[in-house]
Amino acid sequence: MTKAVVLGAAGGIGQPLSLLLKANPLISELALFDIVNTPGVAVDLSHISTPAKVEGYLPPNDGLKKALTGADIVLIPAGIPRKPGMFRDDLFKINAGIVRDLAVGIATTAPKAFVLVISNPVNSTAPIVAEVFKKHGVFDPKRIFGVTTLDVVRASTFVSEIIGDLSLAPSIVVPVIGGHSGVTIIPLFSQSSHPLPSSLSSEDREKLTYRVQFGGDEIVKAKDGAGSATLSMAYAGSEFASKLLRAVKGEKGIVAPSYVHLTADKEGGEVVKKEIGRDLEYFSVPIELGPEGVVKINAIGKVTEYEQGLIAAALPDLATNIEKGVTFIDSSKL
Ligand SMILES: NC(=O)c1ccc[n+]([C@@H]2O[C@H](COP(=O)([O-])OP(=O)(O)OC[C@H]3O[C@@H](n4cnc5c(N)ncnc54)[C@H](O)[C@@H]3O)[C@@H](O)[C@H]2O)c1
Ligand SMILES: O=C(O)C[C@H](O)C(=O)O
Repeated sequence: MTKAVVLGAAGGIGQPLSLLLKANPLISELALFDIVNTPGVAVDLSHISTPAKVEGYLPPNDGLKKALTGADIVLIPAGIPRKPGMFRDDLFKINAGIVRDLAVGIATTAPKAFVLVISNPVNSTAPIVAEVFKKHGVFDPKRIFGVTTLDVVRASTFVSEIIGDLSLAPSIVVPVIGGHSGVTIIPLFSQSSHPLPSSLSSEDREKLTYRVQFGGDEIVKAKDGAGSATLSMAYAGSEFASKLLRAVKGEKGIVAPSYVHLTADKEGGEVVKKEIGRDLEYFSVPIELGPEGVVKINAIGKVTEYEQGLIAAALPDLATNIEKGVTFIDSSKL
């Protein structure tokens, strides 16, 4: 029996993500929470002939608590998306408080649940969840994940587009490390499972790197004020949740990048800190998943001089973003 909960379930990501989770045979119960529209979304999904029982909740009558009771995995896509001209950090003002309040609900009702943080800016919102959990004495770094899977999905897709064969996209693995915004997104094309990136000119490799780092902007621009990635994010969120649930069920060797607290695997985390040359608390790295969440943080390994430069360029922003999330909770009355 596995209960999944989506917080922000009526939104642009929330709805298709809930659809994909409803289609996941590993999920037996699906609770949808939002400040609007969840009763309708839940009834709609409940007609789909898959095992998960679906319920929708709104804030009145302890809706958040009811949604979270018995949760095994909680996905958070609640909060506002970007409009053209905005940076993800511009969302902090509104989304930090939303994520904090939802995290309090999880910490008090389902402290053992795996938490997948999608709301931006992820570089700060994942630390916000962790700090709330620390304040409630229930912090387990193995169970809190900033979702960076969309960057990984983009890297595979864009390589397959250059090859000219989209059917290869699902099997192309490119580790993407760092964080989830602009220059903090670091695709390691030198470690691509497909040799194409290594045969590119340095100019073309830089273009490809830039496209992954700023892929979110392509969608924000194309949607022209109507939001940011929703459908591709729902796919990415569902992919990561599915990997985690398979690992929880005992499947071995499942590895995926995610933005985690580096004490989730102390030894592995120390190796990563040495590799990046800075004592950051959070970093996205390929992690091995298991029944308790993070089993192992993998080393970054060999990178090119260009990629080493990308890592160096990401560190100041990442440090600032992490500090901003931590300070926000330090100064919040909880
Ligand atoms: N991690 C990633 O890769 C990634 C990718 C795409 C988008 N995002 C982020 O995900 C977030 C959601 O994007 P979207 O396009 O779905 O936005 P959206 O506006 O379409 O949906 C957000 C939903 O959150 C709900 N909400 C607001 N406050 C809430 C609260 N206190 N409790 C519960 N629900 C609440 C809203 O009612 C709405 O239904 C944004 O912050 C966006 O930047 C992250
Ligand atoms: O770009 C955004 O604001 C949404 C998301 O983080 C993305 O990478 O598409």
